[in-house]
Amino acid sequence: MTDSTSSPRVDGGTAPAAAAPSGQSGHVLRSSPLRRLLKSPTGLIALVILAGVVLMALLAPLLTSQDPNHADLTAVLLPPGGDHLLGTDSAGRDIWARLVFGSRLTLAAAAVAAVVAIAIGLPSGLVAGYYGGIFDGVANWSTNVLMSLPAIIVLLAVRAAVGPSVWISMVIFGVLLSPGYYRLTRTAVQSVRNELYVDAARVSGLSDGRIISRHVLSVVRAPIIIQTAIVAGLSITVASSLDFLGLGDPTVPTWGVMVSDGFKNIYRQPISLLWSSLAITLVIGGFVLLGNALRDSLEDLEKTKEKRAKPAGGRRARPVAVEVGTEHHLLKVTDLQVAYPQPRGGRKVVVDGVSFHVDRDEVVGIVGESGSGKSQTAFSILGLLPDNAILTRGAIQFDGAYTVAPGEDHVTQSRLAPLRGKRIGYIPQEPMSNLDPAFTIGAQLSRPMVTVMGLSKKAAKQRALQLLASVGIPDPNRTYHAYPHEVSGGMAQRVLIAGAISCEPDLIIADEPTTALDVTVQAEVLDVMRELQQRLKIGIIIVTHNFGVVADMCDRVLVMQDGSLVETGAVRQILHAPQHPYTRMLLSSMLEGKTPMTHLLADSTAGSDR
Ligand SMILES: Nc1ncnc2c1ncn2[C@@H]1O[C@H](COP(=O)(O)OP(=O)(O)OP(=O)(O)O)[C@@H](O)[C@H]1O
Repeated sequence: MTDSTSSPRVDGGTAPAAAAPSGQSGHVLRSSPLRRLLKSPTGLIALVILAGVVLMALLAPLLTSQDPNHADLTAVLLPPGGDHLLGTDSAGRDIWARLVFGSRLTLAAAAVAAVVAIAIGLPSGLVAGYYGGIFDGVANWSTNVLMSLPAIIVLLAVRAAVGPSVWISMVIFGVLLSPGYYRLTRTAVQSVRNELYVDAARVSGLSDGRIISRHVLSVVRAPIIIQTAIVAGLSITVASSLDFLGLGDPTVPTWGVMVSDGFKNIYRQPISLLWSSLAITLVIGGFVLLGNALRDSLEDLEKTKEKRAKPAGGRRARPVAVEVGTEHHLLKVTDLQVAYPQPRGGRKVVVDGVSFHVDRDEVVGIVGESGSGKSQTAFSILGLLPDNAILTRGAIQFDGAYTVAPGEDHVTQSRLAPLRGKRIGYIPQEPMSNLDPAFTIGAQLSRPMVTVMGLSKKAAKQRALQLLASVGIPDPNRTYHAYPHEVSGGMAQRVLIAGAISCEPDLIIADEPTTALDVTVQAEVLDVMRELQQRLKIGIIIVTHNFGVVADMCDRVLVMQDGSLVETGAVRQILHAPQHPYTRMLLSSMLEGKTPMTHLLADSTAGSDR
């Protein structure tokens, strides 16, 4: 693929041996986030502060026998001591009782603002970032409007309109804070939306909802937590500020009202200002520290909760009848044309009039130079073209039903979704970029089997271990528990081959499956693919620029140049007697200055007996 930016890890030549030492670290104990949090000094301090305040709020009636609203004008502004642990305020009310009961309202106000902001900002950011389109445009416009409103003026206006209700103020404040969550989420989602491992998850049959909750949400989790800590602190500041300005509900004991009262009497009884100010400072500091410590502890966290889900893909689209007499082909691409709109108008055609078919138990190679349209053809079949791609002509049918019917200008995802992962597997070019670094290989292998095949977690694990063994991984158990960075490039590619066959597909599309690998490992991976193909009798499309791979693996070959097919035929025929000058040029450039022509032809001759 032309747009790959990652740098895959390359084996040192002996994949199993190279992977063995690193694989051992797959058993390193991964501590829970709470344990990590407790180990970090800031996390511990934050937890102690916030747990103390939460306990104070919960146990308020047990911590004081005084009524926080009971005024005693004979005992105003008393210093700490006697019946009043922290003294009294200007109305003779017990400061300790007001502090304790005030913690309830203060925490609840922060929670309301944060929940409202998250409830609006997170889902809208996810949808806008993942799908884009009209929703993205409308949501952007709305957030811009919200962000342009001065929060404090809006809150003052609301207070004037509906009276001194801390709850309404906090709901409105939550709405005003939601653009922060929206933008954060949208940006994070956009950054991963086109990652290869998200494509790979799509290909393995996972629904959009599952991909978002599994792969995308995990990316926004840490920023959301930090943002929530800031929002909670900010909400307490704003709620207290409104109270301090005298705009709060005077009948309700809050820390802001207490600060206001203490401030008015700062010269008569300065210490009465201390307690509520200290409480507000401690809680805001606690939230900020907690956010930072949680972010650190979550960075490496593996999600352990796995839920069984209904089969991916949702509703199947109604099948459209294919041309009579072509139903027997496993895959048939007819006159496919793919184009992209250009910034200055017009369209750039990247695949032009491509027609071919693949039958069961057949390996078809697509060869051509970089940019000749091989990957675009493969992605059209998989339904993974970028949103701006247009199918300007043609049709694609799989097993007797159209995935792209004549006249349609895009892939209907509801037709492809039930096929991907289950009936059409995909082996990508960049093994490392197609594995999500946040999850173990085992989790990534078994999830599609649970989702697509409906296996239990136990059965999926069993099958994943068998599959890992079947693709030549020497210690399946260790690899199952390893993270992608703990295995070599060759091992990762075998893992992806195991993933591609895990749900017993009829067709596998392998996009340059060995390009990122060391030469020795290339041969091993091809051996694995050939053995699997012969055993499972599946159809395979191999996208490659390497005639060696074609000679080694394929029955038929399609040669592409500038988006068009220039020559097709049996491998032996094309290698022995290429007709088109471009094919001859490709063959000779590959063999220039080398002597393996005879090996290649001999191999292809042998291979053609298949
Ligand atoms: N999103 C896109 N927008 C516009 N043009 C694109 C886009 N993606 C690919 N192309 C163009 O389509 C053409 C074919 O690309 P494709 O990736 O299919 O080539 P390829 O033969 O697979 O090459 P490689 O072996 O380098 O991956 C290229 O000219 C490429 O620039």
